[in-house]
Amino acid sequence: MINEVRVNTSVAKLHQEILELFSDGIYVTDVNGKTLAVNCMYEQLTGLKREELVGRSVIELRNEGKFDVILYPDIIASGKKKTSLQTTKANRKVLCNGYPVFNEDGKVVLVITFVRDLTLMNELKEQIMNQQNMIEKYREVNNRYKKQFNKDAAIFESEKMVQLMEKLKKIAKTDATVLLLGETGVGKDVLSRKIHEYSLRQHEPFLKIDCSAIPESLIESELFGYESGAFSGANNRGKAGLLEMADKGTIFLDEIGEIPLQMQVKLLRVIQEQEFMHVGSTKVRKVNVRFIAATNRDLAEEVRKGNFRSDLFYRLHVAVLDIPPLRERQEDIVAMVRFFLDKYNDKYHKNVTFTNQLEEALTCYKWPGNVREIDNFIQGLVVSHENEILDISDLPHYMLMDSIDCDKMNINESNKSLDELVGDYEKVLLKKVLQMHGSAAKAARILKVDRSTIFRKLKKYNLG
Ligand SMILES: Nc1ncnc2c1ncn2[C@@H]1O[C@H](COP(=O)(O)OP(=O)(O)OP(=O)(O)O)[C@@H](O)[C@H]1O
Repeated sequence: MINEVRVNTSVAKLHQEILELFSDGIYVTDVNGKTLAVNCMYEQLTGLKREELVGRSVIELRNEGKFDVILYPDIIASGKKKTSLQTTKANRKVLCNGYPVFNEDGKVVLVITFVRDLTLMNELKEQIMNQQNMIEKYREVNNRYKKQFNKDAAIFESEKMVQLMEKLKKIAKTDATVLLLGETGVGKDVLSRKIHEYSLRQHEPFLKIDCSAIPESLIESELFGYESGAFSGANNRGKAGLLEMADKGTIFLDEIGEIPLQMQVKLLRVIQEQEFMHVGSTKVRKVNVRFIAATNRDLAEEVRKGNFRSDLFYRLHVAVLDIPPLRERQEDIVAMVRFFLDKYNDKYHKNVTFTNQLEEALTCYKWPGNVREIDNFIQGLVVSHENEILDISDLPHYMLMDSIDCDKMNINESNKSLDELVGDYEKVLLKKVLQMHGSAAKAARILKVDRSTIFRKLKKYNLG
């Protein structure tokens, strides 16, 4: 007898432990509606204590107002699951799912009700929605940032630039002085920043000095700094120069070819010895700076002419990166046309597109101002057009002439005869000249033909 009680007690304990494993509240009644067990989660959800429930009839409990709805009579009667909403003492909404449990004869012997906190579920749902909103916002900001980042990104699609970038990365890791050569607008400034970015000094300052923009008389004091009273107009307390500000970092000397001869000696000393003196001082100061210089001048020629010191020239000529003009890297032109079109459409909320023929013409144009010119030109096209498809006839006259010269006008794929191709260009050219100058008479003068020729061609190409 004693053993049986022990067994029953431990079975009951086991049942209770199993009930505690559920994350829902659980309420168990027998076939007469007597409460057999509840778990802790049920107590938590409803604020009711096990002691006030177990052993008592659910009908009585309902009558006492412990809960407002009971499922058990319907479940016993139907033998089926029943769902209902209850409001608990603590004024929380709970969802109750009651299930019948059958014996071997198919009779209902128990009713188990799973209770879920709807308030909590709603709160969780709201939390999840808030989190989803935050994730969306984060994604949006991140995309915008990425787009912005990409907009500032540099394009190096051509084989020539890919190779140059490989070389740049290797040089960047050393502390060698770099000389960037190339026509105006090829990206010397952009590459100088890349060198700094790829170097071990990337977290230190990067300072650019445009030697052509600082008046000759100020270059020295700007670069080296000065002592108090060094010259009239100088700050009383003296001033640190850019060299000190860039200590441990990189200085980019743009347009180095413009630097006055007497400054070149002092510059050579800093580059070589990493030493300098404030203007008006004899105290030698140490500095740790990497120099990058750039010019679009032919420095060797400047040396020959006596405008540039040969010792500085050789000192700068350690690691040279010669950036080819855009016309020598057509893959970059295509990529840049698309890149800048995308950038400015985005910036001005437009949807300007280019026909293939226009893209090809842009690729053929020589771009004497290099990347700067392409950037400004595409920006101009986007701002001055609405959401249009632009064609070759939207090019200015000078570009049209340039692109007509080009040997890459899709001639292989067009299957057109020479006469047809010439006709195509003649038509475009006539249209453009007429658009620009307004009358057939002016067009005839500009194109150096008779007016009758212009009229005949207008008729031929249906341009009248
Ligand atoms: N590879 C590139 N991808 C995207 N934009 C570029 C690239 N190279 C240059 N640019 C852009 O073209 C413009 C001119 O570039 P940058 O100032 O670097 O040329 P530069 O050679 O230093 O010109 P300059 O000799 O006139 O000083 C800048 O707006 C720059 O952002």
